[in-house]
Amino acid sequence: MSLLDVTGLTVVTDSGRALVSDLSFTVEQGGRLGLIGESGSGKSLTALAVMGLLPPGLTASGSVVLDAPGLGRTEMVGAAESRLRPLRGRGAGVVFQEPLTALDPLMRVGRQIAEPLRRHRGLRGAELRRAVAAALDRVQLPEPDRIARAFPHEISGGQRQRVALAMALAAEPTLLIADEPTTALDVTVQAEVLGLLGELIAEKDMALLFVSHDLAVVSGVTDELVVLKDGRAVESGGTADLLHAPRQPYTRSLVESARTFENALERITR
Ligand SMILES: Nc1ncnc2c1ncn2[C@@H]1O[C@H](COP(=O)(O)OP(=O)(O)OP(=O)(O)O)[C@@H](O)[C@H]1O
Repeated sequence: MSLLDVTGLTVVTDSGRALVSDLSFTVEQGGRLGLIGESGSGKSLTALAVMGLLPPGLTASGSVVLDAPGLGRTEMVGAAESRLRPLRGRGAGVVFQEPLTALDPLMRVGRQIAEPLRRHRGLRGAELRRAVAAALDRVQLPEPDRIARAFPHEISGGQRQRVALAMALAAEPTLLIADEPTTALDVTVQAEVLGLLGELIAEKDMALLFVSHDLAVVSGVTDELVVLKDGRAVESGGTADLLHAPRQPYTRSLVESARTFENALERITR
């Protein structure tokens, strides 16, 4: 049984327009899958549907089964909020492109990281304080004491994304869903955060669903890819195979533009 089994996932608007159509994929325990496609192809909606977090006005059908060890097997499509809530964080955690969406602007960073540690791992008092320090340390934040006392606007964008990652990881999710987690960061910081993400995933044997328009980014952290176009999967397979021998013209064009970008980068940095 797979950790995440998505079968025939379809997302439609109230007016009947399909934004994701008949999408199927699986993520195994500890597996790393990339959902790739250009802007508007339905990647974010797929990630939201997997968490049961679609905005009002959109409806999912098909099946999304999350089978997280210790939490039971859950059909996420159509499940009641009360069934989904305990799964969010521990079953599946999310990191979004803009860390400010995950962070409360009025709460110090340390308290925000303490929240999932308290809720999901039942930590209190000195043990909780130590776990907050350890969580900040794990995402390699300098001066963890200062960062813990800071408000989100008092730290840099890269630091905020590390904090958001620390929060998602604090609940020790079986599956981490990362939606363009490094897109808002400059290239060097992007590479650092990606490297860190890869290490932490491997260390905890977490599964990863990585959503991005950027093939160069996704290929470094995933073993398998699903290529989305206009809400449909047009190609899927092993990351290395797809990069070296893309079958569909659309995938070929994504590979081409990733190569052009890499070459341009090389010329700049050489
Ligand atoms: N709440 C909504 N109501 C109606 N249409 C929506 C809604 N949210 C998204 N869409 C549309 O659904 C399509 C897929 O959106 P989605 O955000 O999943 O794309 P994406 O591949 O993640 O793109 P990006 O990389 O730009 O975030 C887009 O055409 C978008 O305009």
